[in-house]
Amino acid sequence: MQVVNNHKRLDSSILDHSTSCRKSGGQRERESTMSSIAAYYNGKTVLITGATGFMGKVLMEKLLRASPNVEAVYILVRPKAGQSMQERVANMVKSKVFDRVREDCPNFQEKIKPINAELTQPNLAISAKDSQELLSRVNVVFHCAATVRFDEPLKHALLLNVMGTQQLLLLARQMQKLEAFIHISTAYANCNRRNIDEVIYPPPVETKKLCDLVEWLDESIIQEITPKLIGDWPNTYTYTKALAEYLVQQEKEHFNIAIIRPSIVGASWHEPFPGWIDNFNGPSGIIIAAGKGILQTVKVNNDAVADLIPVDVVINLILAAGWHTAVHRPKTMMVYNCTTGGINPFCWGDIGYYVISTFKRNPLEQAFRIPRAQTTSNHLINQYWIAVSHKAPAMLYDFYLRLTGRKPRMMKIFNRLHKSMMLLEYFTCQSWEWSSENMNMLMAQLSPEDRRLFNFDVRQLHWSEYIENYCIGAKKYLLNEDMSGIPAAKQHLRKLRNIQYAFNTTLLVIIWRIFIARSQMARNIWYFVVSLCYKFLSYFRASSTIRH
Ligand SMILES: CCCCCCCC/C=C\CCCCCCCC(=O)SCCNC(=O)CCNC(=O)[C@H](O)C(C)(C)COP(=O)(O)OP(=O)(O)OC[C@H]1O[C@@H](n2cnc3c(N)ncnc32)[C@H](O)[C@@H]1OP(=O)(O)O
Ligand SMILES: NC(=O)C1=CN([C@@H]2O[C@H](COP(=O)(O)OP(=O)(O)OC[C@H]3O[C@@H](n4cnc5c(N)ncnc54)[C@H](OP(=O)(O)O)[C@@H]3O)[C@@H](O)[C@H]2O)C=CC1
Repeated sequence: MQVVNNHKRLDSSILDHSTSCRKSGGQRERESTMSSIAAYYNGKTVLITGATGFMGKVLMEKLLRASPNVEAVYILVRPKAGQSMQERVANMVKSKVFDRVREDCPNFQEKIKPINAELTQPNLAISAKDSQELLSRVNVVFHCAATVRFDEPLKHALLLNVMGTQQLLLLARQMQKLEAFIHISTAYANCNRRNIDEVIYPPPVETKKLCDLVEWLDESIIQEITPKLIGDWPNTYTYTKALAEYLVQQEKEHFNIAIIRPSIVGASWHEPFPGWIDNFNGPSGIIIAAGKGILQTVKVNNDAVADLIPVDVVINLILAAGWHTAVHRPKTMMVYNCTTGGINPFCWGDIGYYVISTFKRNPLEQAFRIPRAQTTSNHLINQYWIAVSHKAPAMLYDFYLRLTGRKPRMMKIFNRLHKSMMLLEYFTCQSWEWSSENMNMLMAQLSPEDRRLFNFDVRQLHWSEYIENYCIGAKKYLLNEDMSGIPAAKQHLRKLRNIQYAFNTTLLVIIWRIFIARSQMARNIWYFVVSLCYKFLSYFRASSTIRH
């Protein structure tokens, strides 16, 4: 991987690159000249935070594929899990998500300039030299980095989502060639309201005061007062994203800003591959747990809108908004609610149905039970099903593991699953209404070619097809299962079905035997049924003897 400061190599890599893209010459040139958005990014220097994350990778891939002559893509990366920044980026560019751009432009990675950074540190822990380079070159900033965990301690969520954003804004203020700053927020930043417009709402507290407070307060005290502080926000994630939006807005006089608010970002619709996904966040972990037959009941309001949005739709809107902000310089700061519910609604109950039907046709390998999902918003009914179809089988299976000398693990998996489901149910048991005028307005301003290359028109989305690709994508890209293993997986499901029939029959017989032993009424019913059967048999035997 190239190092950031190597200007000479950077310049020569641009030259090499433009001649090395395969979808080369004619076709790509034509596409980028006809597309104003693609043409805009050619020759620009872009900075992306959170580029190693789910959305960051898709953003980087699309940018490098649509605008192969982009001058450079700086990415802020921290060392992690024993890997240096360089090692992480080298591994990342080899991953499947970059297959298409790799095919089109084999040297695409030369455009990527990683910068060592830690967003929770003063000045983002960027060296003076790197900082200077960014200040003098960057034209567009895409700020994706955040902690998206719902159980993040408030102090850390504030440090990263709020103070990290503040530090980045400070840096952006000094960028000499900055044309647009695009901040990625979430549609749920204001989930304490039912109707959410494309405006910034006043923050619940003065951000600076809160940050000062948590700086000196003891961690355990912060933990204790967190529910009081976050008030009617469901978690520290949405709360800190709301605070960050307000901070970003404060900078609107200094440079051109837009805020994108995606709802629940799911697998891709088309790009880079239908169904591409690389993490267990949002519905993905739940969908896999259902496919594996682990999750059999889930608390959702069947009729509530499931505001899922494919990741490539979000990325196309982000790139279009970057272009629009830089070129058209709207007078007011634009906020784009990037949602589907108001345009092409789809409900949680339908998702459950399509997920199960897809996994019955394309089963996951080594399922625990046959995929089935009981969806209810009733707490008691859900608790009943949790006891019957989660905890009881888990205990039985753990007992079987113990008997065969293995370590029990099923109950542990279920406890984790229940914890996740509890944190997610706030979002699956209610509906919100987001206005999406700005998204529609932006779409109307695009040329036909831009609308095709950077499609974010969710009216064209067929949910059943999308959910099917999502499930298959989760199987292929998340679990690395081969489609050729489907016949064996189906065979496994048949085996599970037979085990289940045998188990249910045995259970019924045992329960009935206990009943007969203990209740006179059960005995009477049993004798009545047996004598009725005997009479029927005798009658049929007699009538068949007469006929012959
Ligand atoms: C029939 C089906 C019907 C469908 C029903 C659908 C249900 C709907 C579900 C959801 C919708 C609502 C969503 C609203 C979203 C709002 C929008 C946004 O703006 S935010 C962005 C979203 N952010 C999150 O989604 C963070 C949520 N996640 C968390 O906060 C944490 O993950 C949490 C607290 C839920 C669990 O934390 P832990 O500590 O127990 O587990 P951990 O750290 O996540 O995972 C540990 C390891 O296990 C893997 N893992 C997780 N789930 C797995 C699974 N199912 N199978 C295999 N591995 C899994 C992970 O990849 C991780 O691996 P490694 O350490 O990174 O190597
Ligand atoms: N996914 C979703 O459903 C939705 C996401 N969003 C928003 O989109 C954005 C991207 O989300 P998504 O891609 O899903 O999130 P991911 O968790 O996949 O990625 C987060 C990124 O932020 C980086 N990051 C985290 N902490 C730091 C740090 N201290 N210093 C530097 N970088 C850091 C991560 O780097 P590293 O690899 O080193 O951890 C990673 O690249 C976020 O702002 C999120 O709020 C909004 C709505 C829905």
